[in-house]
Amino acid sequence: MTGMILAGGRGTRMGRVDKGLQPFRGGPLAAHVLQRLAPQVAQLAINANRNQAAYASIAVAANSDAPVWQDDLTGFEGPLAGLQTGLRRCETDWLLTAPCDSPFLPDDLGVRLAEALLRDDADLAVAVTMDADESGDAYRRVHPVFALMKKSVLPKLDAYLETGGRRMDGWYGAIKVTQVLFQEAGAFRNINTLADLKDMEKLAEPAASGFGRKASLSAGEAQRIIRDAITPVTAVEKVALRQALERVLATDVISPIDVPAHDNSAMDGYAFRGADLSADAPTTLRVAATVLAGRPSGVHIPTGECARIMTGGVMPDGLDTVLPQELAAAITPDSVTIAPGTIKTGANRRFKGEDLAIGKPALHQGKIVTPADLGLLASLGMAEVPVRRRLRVAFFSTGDELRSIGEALEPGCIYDSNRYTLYGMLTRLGCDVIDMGAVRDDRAALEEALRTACTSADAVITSGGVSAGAADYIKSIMTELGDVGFWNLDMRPGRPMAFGRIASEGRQSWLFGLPGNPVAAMVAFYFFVRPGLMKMMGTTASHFTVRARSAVTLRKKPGRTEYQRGIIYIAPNGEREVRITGSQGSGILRSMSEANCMVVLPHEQGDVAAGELVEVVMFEGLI
Ligand SMILES: Nc1nc2c(c(=O)[nH]1)N[C@H]1C(S)=C(S)[C@@H](COP(=O)(O)OP(=O)(O)OC[C@H]3O[C@@H](n4cnc5c(N)ncnc54)[C@H](O)[C@@H]3O)O[C@H]1N2
Ligand code: MOO
Ligand SMILES: [Mg+2]
Repeated sequence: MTGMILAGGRGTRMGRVDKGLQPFRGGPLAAHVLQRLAPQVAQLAINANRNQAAYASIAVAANSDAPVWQDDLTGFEGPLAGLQTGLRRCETDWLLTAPCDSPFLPDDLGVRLAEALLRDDADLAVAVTMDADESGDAYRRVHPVFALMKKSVLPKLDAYLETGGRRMDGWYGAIKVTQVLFQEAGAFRNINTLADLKDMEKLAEPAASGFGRKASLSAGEAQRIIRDAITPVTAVEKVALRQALERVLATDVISPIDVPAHDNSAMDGYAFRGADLSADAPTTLRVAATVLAGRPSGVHIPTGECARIMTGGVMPDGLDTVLPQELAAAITPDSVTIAPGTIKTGANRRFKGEDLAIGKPALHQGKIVTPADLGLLASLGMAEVPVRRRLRVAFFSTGDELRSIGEALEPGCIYDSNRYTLYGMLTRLGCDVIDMGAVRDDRAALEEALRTACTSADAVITSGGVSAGAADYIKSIMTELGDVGFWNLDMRPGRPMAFGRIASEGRQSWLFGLPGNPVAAMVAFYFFVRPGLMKMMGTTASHFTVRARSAVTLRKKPGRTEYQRGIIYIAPNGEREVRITGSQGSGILRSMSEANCMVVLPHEQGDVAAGELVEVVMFEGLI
């Protein structure tokens, strides 16, 4: 069976907060439900209509590949809409549901509902508990959100929804339902108000295991979530050829002509028919004409004769071989003699279309235009090139301690450096940058900055405020503006990070919240933001990676990815070697400036012995 966590509600009774994301005993509520449900089912899914990135990260943090499904019916139509979506998407015959606010759901919910479903040959089995009404009389309380049903009930549910019905048990008349009585009424307690949540915290039941620490993600998982979430911008513009340098090609470029346009000579020398060469004696050919580059030849060379030809000169019809003049045995003003065995038939003849053939793709869309591509496009005679529009990226730093250049550095303050590293990295990536300055640790100022950034840019990058500090308001504001997940990555440096989508005044923007520490911000940019922005630009990120021997022993804990700043060089034995630059503290920007590469030590890796090969990502494309 597939288990589905119903987290698609509006949270009306909780002041519209997203219930499943409310913190409870060290983890979001939905994560507790996920932990309880996961061992009971073959597959898991989460039904959520907002904050999908946050739900996706809950799943990943629990090592689950549960997808997040949004209601097909729009407009928060209630849990039945979630059920419909679940039944449509689930790949198993049975679907088990539980709400996101029931952290104590029974461990045997699935098994017991399944037994009843089979025994009674029912379409749906629903949990009930004995409860007391206001006058103290016992009654069976039905919990329709805790149910197991066959996928085959979908048409009945569709029909009920068609009629406008939205009650969770309103469609039970149309199918065969069986009830399963559970004794543990407390297990079905759900949390409707923030007061309930507080009460529940106090309950004796121990917290579900695994949430003593903040949910964490591996670097690879975070990269995957970003890659899967982002879609490219679609707008295209035509720019003059030179302006296309470093831009992303928006369409395939189909060659309108053959390049070269004619068969031609690769050498200065003599063109002739290979068949005229004698295998065992010198061959002397009369020079019938001279062919210079850039002029149509139009000459006819009779058998047994040749043409004096220059590099790039059009091959006269019928000739197939060119002898470079320096290989001739003898040359007179009107003849050339070729010794036997000097040259093979077909040598030094360049074919029409051998570089680029008419009608064939010369360059593929998504390619970043290089100097070689500019030349190639020029050889096709293209004056204009279709490219994707540039990304607009807004960024600002956060922190009361930050001063901008030109301002006095009061005690306790530092100059803002992240905006400059970000400016540099974004500019190199070809983005239009909007530098919004340093923003104080002040709710209103931060909210204003985020809203402005969101309405003016495709992506917003902030630095600072994503960890646990007292003045780190940025998290709560980001959550208010959209669907943002806060990650504690298994990596170093750059552990805390935020990613998601924010909206203001009908405009949406991707948000990357980088850690404040200057090196952490750069590392997070290179390995998470850059690939995301490149996908948005319509291209794929690649790093120039090489392997090199570590000059020294490197200490490394398994279970996290480490990015160490390094200097790669050629050792006296001719091999590539890498050493680490000084202190690796995440505030030490100097060691980043001295580095020419990053040594990437993967998640599982332990200590590295001197002389062992490590993976190195170059800062520059060419060493
Ligand atoms: N109790 C914990 N404390 C911290 C944790 C943790 O897990 N538990 N994580 C640490 C790590 S790792 C990092 S990285 C930082 C990230 O903190 P924030 O993103 O909240 O950033 P801030 O607190 O605002 O700043 C951290 C640090 O960086 C300096 N900074 C900030 N912005 C700039 C800038 N634009 N230019 C130069 N320097 C900047 C700031 O002054 C702080 O020194 O949290 C750790 N703490
Ligand atoms: O993100 Mo932090 O860099 O690990 O100091
Ligand atoms: Mg902080």
